Amino acid sequence: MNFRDPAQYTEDFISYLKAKNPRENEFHQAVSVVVESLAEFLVKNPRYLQAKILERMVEPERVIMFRVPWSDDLGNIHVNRGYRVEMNSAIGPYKGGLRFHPSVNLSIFKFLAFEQVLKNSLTSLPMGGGKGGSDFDPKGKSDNEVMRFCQSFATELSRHIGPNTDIPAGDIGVGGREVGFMFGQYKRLRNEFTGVFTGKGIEWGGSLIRPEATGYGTVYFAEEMLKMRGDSIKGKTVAISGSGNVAQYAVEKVLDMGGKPVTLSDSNGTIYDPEGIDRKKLEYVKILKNGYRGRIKEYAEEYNVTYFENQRPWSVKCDVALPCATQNEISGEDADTLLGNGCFVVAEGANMPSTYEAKHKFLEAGILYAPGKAANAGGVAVSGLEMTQNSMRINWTREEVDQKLKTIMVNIHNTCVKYGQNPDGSVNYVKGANIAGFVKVANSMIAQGLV
Ligand SMILES: NC(=O)C1=CN([C@@H]2O[C@H](COP(=O)(O)OP(=O)(O)OC[C@H]3O[C@@H](n4cnc5c(N)ncnc54)[C@H](O)[C@@H]3O)[C@@H](O)[C@H]2O)C=CC1
Ligand SMILES: O=C(O)CCC(=O)C(=O)O
Repeated sequence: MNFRDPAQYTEDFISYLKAKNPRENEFHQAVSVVVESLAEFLVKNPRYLQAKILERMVEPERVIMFRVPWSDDLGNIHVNRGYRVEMNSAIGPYKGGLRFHPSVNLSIFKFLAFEQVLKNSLTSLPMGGGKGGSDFDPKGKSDNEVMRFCQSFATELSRHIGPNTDIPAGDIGVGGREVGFMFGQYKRLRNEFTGVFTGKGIEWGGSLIRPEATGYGTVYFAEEMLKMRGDSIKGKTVAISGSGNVAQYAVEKVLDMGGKPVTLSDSNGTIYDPEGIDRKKLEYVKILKNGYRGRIKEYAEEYNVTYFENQRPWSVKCDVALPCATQNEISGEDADTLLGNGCFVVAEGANMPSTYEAKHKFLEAGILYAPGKAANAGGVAVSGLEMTQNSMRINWTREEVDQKLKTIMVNIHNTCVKYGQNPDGSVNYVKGANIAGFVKVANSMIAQGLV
């Protein structure tokens, strides 16, 4: 590998990564963006290169894959695959969500776990990074089926996790219901009541504001970026994708701040409500999605607005875009459309929602563009606060947690500015987040010897 020329080093490292991890496209994408941001910094700080920190960071400390057998309500037997990628524990126990979705594979969990390491470092809380889940699809399953699956999944997972080892939480397809079933099974097997999962129910060890934290935090981050330009969310038209946990609370916070959210989506299509999704309509979405688990199309029928079948929200005119659904949901073409329509703020509520091409288009256009590891770090940050409350056996109030969340998001923003500010005063938040997240983990790894 060429340790003198950043461009050549980047190319060499990506070739090395691809040769070692063939066909893991999402993982290659996530690492490539990080290496591109870091290369110049690494060449100027060769101790990280000599210690092979990046080579170590892209190799998970441990990957656990396991069988998850369960039976449906008719007694038919199903077999799913479970995963937990324990990526890096240099600055704390592994921490990160579980995703239940039929599309998952090892590449997706490795990209998510790699991003989680840097994200958790940015929060300034003592959390390492991990991610996991299963190809189980909760859609269309009864509560009892979901419970049996979660119990089977947690039975194996419980051997590998613990409040000081690895603390899972929710992600796509895993919310309060699933965390409850898994926590219950863990407690039964281990005979201990500990803060092993976060996103727990409020009556049994959960933190106030955890459900809201990712969506709220994303909007707080967007507001901080706008503040740098003497502007705010107030009066802005906001396109939001997804309609799950992150999207719902992003809508709520945009409303609190005087913006107008106009879209929501799911894997079948997008609703466009030019009048704005107000609080009453948001309540409808929460019942639709969290209660009887329907499709977003029903919103269009309820409120007589446009529904774009099999389309994403990015063709709608907006000032601010908050992608809050899933990875690679903004293509290069979508980025062109957004930019062409005057969108000048993109804050990623989801993990890696912009493709490699889209990301570069946003960076080249010089808009306010916040990568997921910075903008959506509020969720895991409040998970960290839930762990603290569990350890201390106390509960903070809603206001206390929200204030801490806001402070963490402002600090992450300022850290990105510190490491990502260009000579002309503009900020490359991708570079800032990647360097800042990396430095703390890398220094800790060096201090801990060859681990
Ligand atoms: N829940 C959390 O605290 C955090 C979540 N995230 C990320 O935010 C994103 C959304 O997660 P949640 O809201 O928690 O999940 P969720 O399960 O509550 O909602 C996911 C939403 O994305 C949509 N979606 C899923 N796959 C899709 C696809 N292939 N095409 C279009 N839409 C799709 C679903 O219809 C749903 O509306 C994910 O990228 C997740 O990794 C990031 C940080 C924390
Ligand atoms: O709260 C957590 O531990 C997980 C959050 C998460 O999965 C994420 O930040 O992507």
